[in-house]
Amino acid sequence: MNVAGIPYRTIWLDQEDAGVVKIIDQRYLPHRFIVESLSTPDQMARAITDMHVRGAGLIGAAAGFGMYLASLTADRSSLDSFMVDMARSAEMLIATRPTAVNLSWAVQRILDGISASGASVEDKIAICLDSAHAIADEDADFCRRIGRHGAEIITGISNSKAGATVNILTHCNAGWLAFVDYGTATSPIYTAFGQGIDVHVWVDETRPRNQGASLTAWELQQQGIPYTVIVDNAGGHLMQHGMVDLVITGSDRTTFTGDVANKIGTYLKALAARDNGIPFYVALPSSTFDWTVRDGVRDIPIEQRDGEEVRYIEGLAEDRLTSVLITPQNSPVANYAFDVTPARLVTGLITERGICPASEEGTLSLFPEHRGTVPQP
Ligand SMILES: CSC[C@H]1O[C@H](OP(=O)(O)O)[C@H](O)[C@@H]1O
Repeated sequence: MNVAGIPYRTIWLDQEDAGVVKIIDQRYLPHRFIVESLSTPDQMARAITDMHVRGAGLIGAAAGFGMYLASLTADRSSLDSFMVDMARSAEMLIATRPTAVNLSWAVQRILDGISASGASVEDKIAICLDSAHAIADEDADFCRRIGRHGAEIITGISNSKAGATVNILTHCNAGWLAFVDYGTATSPIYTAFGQGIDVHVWVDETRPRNQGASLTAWELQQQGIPYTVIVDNAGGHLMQHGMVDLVITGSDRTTFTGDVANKIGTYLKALAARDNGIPFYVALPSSTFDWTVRDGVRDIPIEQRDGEEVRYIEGLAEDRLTSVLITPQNSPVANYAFDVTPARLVTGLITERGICPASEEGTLSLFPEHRGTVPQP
């Protein structure tokens, strides 16, 4: 997407130095646009853990490039020692964030690639780089397709309202910053807006890290799309008063039965949407499906993050980035980063192959290659 008229992806290989991966450091947005250079797998792991990069698709792509950086620094004295180092880096990268499945999916894809082929260390390094690029390109392409499919839902609502504004509520940031390009929840909005549909977005601020208020709002502003930031608890009220036509969120892990793990608070929005008869869609690329988990509430691991994210709130004060304590000193806090919305509350899943019901039959009808391998009840 464009930033001040210049096209950017969220992650890319430095054109001058193939040992350097560049990222947009999202900790500083919306106040500063800072590009960070990373040259070791440890730096990439730190960038993922501390959320310089975040969002399911982007941490998958980041893990892919992290594996490439690992290949450059791994022991080259033999193929065996190279693979031992790669396995160690894989473990480190996978441990950075537990809920978004894209991360382990990307690491495993690269490990499988270098296990299956590459006669020399140089060949295996080349496979790592090609795979990292393929993961990133695929993510961008899938998100673009999600936009095309999801825009049909928005167009349908626009038609049913005789062209009046379609009000869409979203939670957290499942925009292009959370992926390599386009995003998932926002991609249909970008497409519909580009087609001339009158849209307006309600942006949940999304405590504790405020990815909605800082990142989604910044993205929409950059693209000139009308939006309003709301506090996390406002959505139900807006829905009761006919001010929300549609909810679209992203997902960090979706079971093949249609349960959706996404940023904490998503479940409450789905409940309010159901109570008010408002469609609740989840947009995700196929890399976000977990084909091994049947019961998301029971079996998806939920990341718990540092309590300081709850105790403090970050922002700009007198042009300086500042962190402010909002609880009593050392207050006990709990910081569950994700929750799971059961499939029964999800109207449909918007994927790169089209839209399907959030159910085992729905996902397997779009992705029939997984029939026969998913766990039985
Ligand atoms: C589905 S990717 C966007 C997604 O990323 C968020 O998590 P985080 O910022 O902690 O990486 C959240 O679940 C968003 O919906």
